[in-house]
Amino acid sequence: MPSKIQSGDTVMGRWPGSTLYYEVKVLSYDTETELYTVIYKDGTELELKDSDIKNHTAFRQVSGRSRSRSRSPSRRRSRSRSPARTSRRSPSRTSSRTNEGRKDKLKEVLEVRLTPVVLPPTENNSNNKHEQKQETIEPKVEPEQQRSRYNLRRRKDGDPKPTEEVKVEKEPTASPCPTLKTTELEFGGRIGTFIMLLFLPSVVLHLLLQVSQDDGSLLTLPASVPTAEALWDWQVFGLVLLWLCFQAVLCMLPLGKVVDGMPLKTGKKLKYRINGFLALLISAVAVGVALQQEVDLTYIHTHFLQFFSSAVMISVLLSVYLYTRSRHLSEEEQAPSGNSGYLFHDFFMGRELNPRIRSFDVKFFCEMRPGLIGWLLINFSMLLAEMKVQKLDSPSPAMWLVTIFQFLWVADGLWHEEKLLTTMDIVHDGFGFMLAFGDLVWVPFTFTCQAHYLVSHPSELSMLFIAVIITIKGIGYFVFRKANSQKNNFRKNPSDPSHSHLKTISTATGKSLIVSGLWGFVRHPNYLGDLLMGLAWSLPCGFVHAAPYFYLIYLVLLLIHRNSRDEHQCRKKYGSAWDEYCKAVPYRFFPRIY
Ligand SMILES: NC(=O)C1=CN([C@@H]2O[C@H](COP(=O)(O)OP(=O)(O)OC[C@H]3O[C@@H](n4cnc5c(N)ncnc54)[C@H](OP(=O)(O)O)[C@@H]3O)[C@@H](O)[C@H]2O)C=CC1
Ligand SMILES: CC(C)=CCC[C@@H](C)[C@H]1CC=C2C3=C(CC[C@@]21C)[C@@]1(C)CC[C@H](O)C(C)(C)[C@@H]1CC3
Repeated sequence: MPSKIQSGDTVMGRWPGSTLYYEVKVLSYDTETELYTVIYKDGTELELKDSDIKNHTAFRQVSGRSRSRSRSPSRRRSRSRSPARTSRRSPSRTSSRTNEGRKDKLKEVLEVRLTPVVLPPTENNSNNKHEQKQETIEPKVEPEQQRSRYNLRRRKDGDPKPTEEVKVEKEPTASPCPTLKTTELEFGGRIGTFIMLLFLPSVVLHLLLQVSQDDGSLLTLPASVPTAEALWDWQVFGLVLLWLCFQAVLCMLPLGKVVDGMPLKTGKKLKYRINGFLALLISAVAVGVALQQEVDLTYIHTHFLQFFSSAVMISVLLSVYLYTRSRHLSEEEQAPSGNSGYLFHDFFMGRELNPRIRSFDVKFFCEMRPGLIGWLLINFSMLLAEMKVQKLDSPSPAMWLVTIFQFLWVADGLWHEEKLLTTMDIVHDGFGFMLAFGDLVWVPFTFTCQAHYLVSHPSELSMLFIAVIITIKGIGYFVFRKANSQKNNFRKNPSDPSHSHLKTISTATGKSLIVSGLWGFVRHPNYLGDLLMGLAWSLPCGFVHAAPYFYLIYLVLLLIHRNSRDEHQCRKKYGSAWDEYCKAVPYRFFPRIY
């Protein structure tokens, strides 16, 4: 153990997401992750960093009343709090939300004052019910050290404001924060990320070479290595840059609403303009105009390898730019996952959480625009190429199914663009090679594998098989959309009457976990829906070649890995409540299988 703290010692441990400290008992210390496993009085076990653990001497006990009077004049305006109402209650309990119950019960959330400069909150600034069940102790803070103050108001169950909404009274100023150190290395650590850096572009190239071969295996090596001319063309490089600029201009149009992102460590929220669907419509009009002008869009298909290498080049240049500009970041600007100090790991994961050029958010732009809309453009080019190569008057039914299904998926994603702001890609992951390459290369060049395949491999489909495929897609879409919308709406407004039938587990952070309906069926119903849709995209290509199933294989691996990362975060956030949820809903994606 780094300090004098020993297993069995009772010390003060910070509750994640707040600056409040509680008495905890140290159970063990992991030298590899440099984390203490501690247990709170209510039985919640969490892993804490050394910096989240303090001796009793650094604290003074405060009662809710004295704190209210002496330090928060604004509280006089807010609804008053009786100390008697600070009931000690278990952080997790299963509850059926009935309308009657909602009227009768007040969910109390205490006012909390956070002082992020002294003790920055690490996860989010959500109301923290943990405060209600243990003695609240505040660190000693000099007045001049307090740069910002948050008011978490007591909330009724019927209060329309979601629990995690935090009012920032004073905008925090940039502070010389200590630099963050990533201790838990993801994606296989230093070796894993290094291998992926080298491996990922080769995997995509291999797929692109195999997809037009007759040999249906993805494991055989291509007959010949492409020449430099087959791989590079400056005109194509210019066209890719033009596409990026066009999408960037659409992204910056002063049209569409501006919304707040999730609170950063300091409580500050970045602003995002939401106009992805509009960008899709304008891009569609631009493609229509190009067709009108007799631009041959099958050029994308015939120069596909050159488009691929241009996109790889741009993603590498972008990653280098992002890495070099992220040398001097404050803690709030750093990504929790990309600051280990290891060059390749951090280059891959991304050191900066939200790289911006003025108000232009590079990560948000790349995630949603050039790759996703580019994917549809490529599919359209493949559709035209299929007609040309196979001398068809209209696209084949298989091509129609693939392109329409994928168009609907992308359009749905852009329609719900705002939801991206709560995903781990935006909240947790830095913007480095993984996402730059993922967004600009992986998405447009591997997600198009089915349409690409159909250009050179006709696929006959019976009416019955078409009906089966459409049914799988329909069920997949229903599960995906319903699960995502239900969770997002519940997070936005947990007390909405449309959720009254849902059973939930309360957690110590003030948020609840849905434990019935789709979220009670499996722990990640949205992933199940996505997988069913992925299957429906591949089936139209038949069963003779593995290339059309590449997306499905990737998705299974990505979602299994993503799920384990997400569950790790949730266990840290919700402690014993998460274990309770896992007991109540034992399967992750598919009942009795996984
Ligand atoms: N096709 C592709 O390449 C990819 C597609 N996707 C899709 O994107 C969508 C979003 O996925 P992703 O961002 O990974 O994660 P999710 O949208 O599934 O979000 C996970 C979060 O949901 C909250 N949560 C988990 N369980 C519950 C519950 N029972 N009740 C309420 N809230 C719960 C937790 O956050 P909290 O409690 O903090 O709110 C958890 O961290 C999915 O549909 C996925 O399939 C994602 C990646 C790649
Ligand atoms: C192997 C490798 C390089 C992996 C990179 C993975 C990325 C391609 C994906 C990780 C999460 C993604 C998401 C979307 C696209 C693919 C990536 C970037 C997404 C933006 C697609 C549209 C959806 O509606 C979405 C917003 C839910 C989704 C979010 C995650």
